[in-house]
Amino acid sequence: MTGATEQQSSTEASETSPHQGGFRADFEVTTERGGPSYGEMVEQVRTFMDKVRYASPTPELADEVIEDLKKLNAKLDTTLVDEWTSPSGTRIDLPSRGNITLPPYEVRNGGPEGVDAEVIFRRFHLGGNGVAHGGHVAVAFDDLGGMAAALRAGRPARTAYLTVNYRSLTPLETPLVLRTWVHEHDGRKNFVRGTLHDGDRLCAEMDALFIELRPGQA
Ligand SMILES: CCCCCCCCCCCCCC(=O)SCCNC(=O)CCNC(=O)[C@H](O)C(C)(C)COP(=O)(O)OP(=O)(O)OC[C@H]1O[C@@H](n2cnc3c(N)ncnc32)[C@H](O)[C@@H]1OP(=O)(O)O
Repeated sequence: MTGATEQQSSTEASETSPHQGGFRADFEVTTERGGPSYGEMVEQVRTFMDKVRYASPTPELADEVIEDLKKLNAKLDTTLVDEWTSPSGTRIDLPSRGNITLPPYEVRNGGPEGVDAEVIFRRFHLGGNGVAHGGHVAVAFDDLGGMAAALRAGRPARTAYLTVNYRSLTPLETPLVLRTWVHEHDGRKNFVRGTLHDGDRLCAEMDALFIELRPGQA
């Protein structure tokens, strides 16, 4: 817990942070924050999480890995910034904009008509019996549904509700097609639908409401 508290206190927004309310006022897209190796760093962490999910280390190896991780965490402690200036979530040249908490996806097409992305659920997204955890499927829909709403509205939107219907099993380590689009909008309300396919097979569907934020809205 000590580590978590220290980390929070060193990532508070600075007075000059360029944001209003709950989201960035103007969504900042970058390709340079974090440098040319940032994507590979995130990818190596994902690979590590894949291995942690399936590893059964000896006590000695677990202790060794803990010591290595403490050293890595100490290295990153020297570089922590607030959420508005972190590369994570802004790097449009990287899968999921460099956001390690999202299932990695690549947008093939995105605009006011909707978003078409390829997503891969990794080994660490395992729910059970070799397939993806439903919560991770919902996370992918949330981010790409929010993107469809934002691209249509031209400003950020926040999820008011999100329903996922799980139609068939969602495989791991398989390129899947996730599509989202605003099928209806009314004032600040964007009713967004989405589908997730493995080839021709429908894995899941989404029905969600994203509300455009007013300037300065928390
Ligand atoms: C290339 C780069 C592009 C960049 C893309 C970036 C992508 C990033 C994507 C990231 C995505 C990640 C996204 C995330 O994960 S966002 C995180 C998860 N969501 C939240 O935490 C939201 C918490 N809730 C709120 O903040 C407020 O309640 C919101 C903002 C949603 C609405 O509070 P607000 O005060 O603003 O609005 P209002 O209450 O006057 O309501 C307005 C209208 O809406 C209707 N209503 C409200 N709620 C519901 C409901 N549940 N069902 C049905 N209807 C509902 C309401 O009746 C009214 O209708 P009407 O009377 O006008 O007809």
